[in-house]
Amino acid sequence: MIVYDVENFPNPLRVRIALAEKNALDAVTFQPVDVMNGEHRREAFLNKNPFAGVPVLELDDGTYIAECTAITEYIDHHFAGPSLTGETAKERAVISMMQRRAETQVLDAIATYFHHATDGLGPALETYQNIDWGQKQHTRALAGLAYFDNILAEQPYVAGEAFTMADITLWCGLVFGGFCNVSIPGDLTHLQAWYERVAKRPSIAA
Ligand SMILES: N[C@@H](CCC(=O)N[C@@H](CS)C(=O)NCC(=O)O)C(=O)O
Repeated sequence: MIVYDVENFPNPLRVRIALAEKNALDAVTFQPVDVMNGEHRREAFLNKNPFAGVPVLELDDGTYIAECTAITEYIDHHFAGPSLTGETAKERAVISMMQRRAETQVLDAIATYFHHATDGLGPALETYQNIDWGQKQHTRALAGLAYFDNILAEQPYVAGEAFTMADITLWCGLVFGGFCNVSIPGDLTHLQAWYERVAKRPSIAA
């Protein structure tokens, strides 16, 4: 299996943490993509993912899987270890719901802020920017953080009692936020405590 990605970019980080949680980092080959020089927008990469985003997983039979949630589903079912996506019908539904909320309300909101209201990836790649839209997403991200602070006041992890894909998405959103000055507001103590606890997981600390 090959993972095409950029180390330390927020979406690729989601897949790397999922692999680490399954103790499967050594089971894949990482193939760097030169995103900063636009490699992901050229034909060879677009044949793997027409939507020009990393990461992409290539299976041994040549199938390409893009989108972190889909890649994480594959990893979770392919490798042994504690489930990241749930086992019962209820677990799967709750994890999927909370993952999507972490994605839309935090990670994607911060990404849109980054691409539209900051220099983003630089002028060669940021060919369209809308600062107002970016600032709106900054506001949305802060509301998302407040939402998750409330959730984490009641339960140890984003989707309940266990660490899951939803925690990975929220974590990577906060890492992205740290990179572009969207930090956890001081009054969101439950979110901060969760962040510090999750930071100690071997899959993340490494
Ligand atoms: N929804 C996609 C998002 C992928 C994505 O946006 N990846 C970023 C890196 S974190 C990227 O490739 N950006 C390239 C660009 O903005 O041109 C997923 O879940 O994988």
